[in-house]
Amino acid sequence: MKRTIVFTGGGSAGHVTANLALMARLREEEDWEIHYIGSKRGIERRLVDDFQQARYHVVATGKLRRYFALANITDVFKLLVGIVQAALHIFRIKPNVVFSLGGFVAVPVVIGAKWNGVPVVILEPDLNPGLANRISRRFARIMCTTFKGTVGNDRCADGKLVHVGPIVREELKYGSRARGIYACGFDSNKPVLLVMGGSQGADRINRIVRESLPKLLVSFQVVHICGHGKMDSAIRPDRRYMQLEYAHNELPDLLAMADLVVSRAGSGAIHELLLLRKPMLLIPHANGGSRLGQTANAQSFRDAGYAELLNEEGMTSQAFLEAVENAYLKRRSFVDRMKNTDMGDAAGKVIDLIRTAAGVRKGRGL
Ligand SMILES: CC(=O)N[C@H]1[C@@H](OP(=O)(O)OP(=O)(O)OC[C@H]2O[C@@H](n3ccc(=O)[nH]c3=O)[C@H](O)[C@@H]2O)O[C@H](CO)[C@@H](O)[C@@H]1O
Repeated sequence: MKRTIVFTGGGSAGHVTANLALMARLREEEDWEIHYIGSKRGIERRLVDDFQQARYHVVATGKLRRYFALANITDVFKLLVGIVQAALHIFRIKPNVVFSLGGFVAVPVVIGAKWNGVPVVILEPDLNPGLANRISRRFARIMCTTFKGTVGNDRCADGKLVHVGPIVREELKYGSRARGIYACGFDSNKPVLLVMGGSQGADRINRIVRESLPKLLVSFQVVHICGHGKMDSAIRPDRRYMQLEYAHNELPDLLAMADLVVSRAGSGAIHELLLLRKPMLLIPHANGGSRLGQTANAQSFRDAGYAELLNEEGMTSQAFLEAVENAYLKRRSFVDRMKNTDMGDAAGKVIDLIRTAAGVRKGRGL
């Protein structure tokens, strides 16, 4: 019998990409009807539409802030509308299970599932859970964690907290250094630095990288993923520097050719870099709120010996250049530490938990 699942999660790519990996696996292994509930214009819509594996349904979303803003008033209203819309979608779809990867768009869907009596499984990507998942876990049957040490595990509704590890997209493993070098027009004998400011780009990192370019380009060739609308057309074309807004199918090749990666410390990105054994310089998001989660992620990677950590607050181009140099000097020890890490099969474990929550026994009824 065909089973039905609703995925949700969005607001930034980090709350979508693991869903794409799970959807691909469910499609490949079993006969599931797959739906996705997300916002009208969020990045989740673009990524899920490109993926062409799920029917997409829209709900209104209100951003969850922990500071005063006038938009909070309209956003509470949007959140309530979103809950009703999500409940109606779920009532019509009648899924066996709902899976949430967090982000503020997921909250109405999780509550809508609860109203319909549909079991919810959530995955927390960060070491310190974000606000959306701290709300969602009260309605969830199972909360999966990416990090072993994820805190606040006492408040998942049914008390079920399972460490599964990171879910990483399979296709990232098949990049080619030669293809990346060719596509960028780089010299294969000179080291490559890849800069990824998170899925939305990072203004401060962009500025510091651009200020540092004259010195950086003495030792490195640089691929700079800047974020949508954040390219700088004033930079003169240079065979050692390439900027792009967002990497889609080319990402595996860019990662394969990188000798060092400067990155935000979003859970998705850093676990991908860990899987690919890429030495990292991590610059976590400095702002407060849920993004403090990035600092905890980055500290855990530094403590594990995988990465150099640079704080964004007060960062100068001098400090940035020194951190790049330090990380590059330590790159072999980072790679050695990463080689000793077993990433496991998190997607497989999550799919087992999804089956359990949906009341499906492995190998039966599908
Ligand atoms: C500012 C913010 O809210 N950040 C959060 C967000 O980060 P963000 O959305 O940046 O998340 P992640 O680093 O987790 O994931 C980014 C994903 O986008 C992909 N990618 C990125 C750039 C690109 O050009 N192409 C591409 O495909 C990466 O390969 C990765 O799979 O979600 C993460 C997961 O909950 C959190 O840890 C971060 O704190």
